[in-house]
Amino acid sequence: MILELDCGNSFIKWRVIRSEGASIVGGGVVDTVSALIDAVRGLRGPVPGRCRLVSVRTEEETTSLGQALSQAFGLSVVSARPAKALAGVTNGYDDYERLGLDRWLALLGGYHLARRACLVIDLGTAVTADYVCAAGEHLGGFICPGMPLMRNQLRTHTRRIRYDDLAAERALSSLVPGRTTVEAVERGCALMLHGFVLTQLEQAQALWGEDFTVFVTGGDAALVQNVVPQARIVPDLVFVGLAMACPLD
Ligand SMILES: Nc1ncnc2c1ncn2[C@@H]1O[C@H](COP(=O)(O)OP(=O)(O)OP(=O)(O)O)[C@@H](O)[C@H]1O
Ligand SMILES: CC(C)(CO)[C@@H](O)C(=O)NCCC(=O)O
Ligand SMILES: [K+]
Repeated sequence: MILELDCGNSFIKWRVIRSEGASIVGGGVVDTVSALIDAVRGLRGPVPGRCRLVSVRTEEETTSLGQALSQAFGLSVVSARPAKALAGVTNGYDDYERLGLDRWLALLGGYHLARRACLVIDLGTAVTADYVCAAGEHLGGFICPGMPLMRNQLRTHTRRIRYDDLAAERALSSLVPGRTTVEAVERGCALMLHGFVLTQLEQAQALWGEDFTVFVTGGDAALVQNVVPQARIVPDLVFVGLAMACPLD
């Protein structure tokens, strides 16, 4: 059994796969390491013997997370590392080590699945878009605030924007002009993301015509699904790249 982790800024996405055949035994989203340990303990079957992870957290946080896991389960932990090139893809950053590893793995995964030019959009705490041409060259990308950051900035920096998560979820059932604060904010931020995604599509079309694949991943992928009906929604795209960057044989 292999424990796989995608440690984002807000959440840890985890899953356990079988070493043989890579079928998925269990998985989920947690917000703390102790919740992760409980969740993995709660699985039936043998405890995973190995762990591979990608983290965009600090070196210290990532090390301490790895230590907590090896203590809890006695497993060995490998972390994805920055690379200038891997699996036919070259990192497009001036300083390749600065490219977020979640972005790197998602674009490795996307290029591996598409085998042609791709636009990879990840909607999490931050929203990112990355471009890989047909020859596997990463052309760079864009970073902007995701839905959680946009709404929290408004809540934090205004006095009269206050609402709870349930109201927020309900407000997104439609995108017509809001008649309450929660509707106005939630729909406004959702439309910001729509605009971002549409602009990325235009750029990709300008570069590659119709010869490219769009991948959408991340916890908020559903928010833009209707804007890019042609997109491949691949929730585990980072894990596809993780298996490529950290093969465990
Ligand atoms: N089961 C879930 N648990 C937590 N968040 C979820 C879940 N499903 C969807 N989301 C949404 O996903 C978003 C978080 O995205 P995601 O989990 O991809 O990344 P993250 O860990 O917050 O950040 P990063 O972009 O650094 O990976 C939140 O806006 C949240 O509303
Ligand atoms: C942009 C995020 C936060 C997205 O998770 C992550 O990829 C990151 O911290 N990247 C480092 C900065 C960069 O990619 O240029
Ligand atoms: K992410």
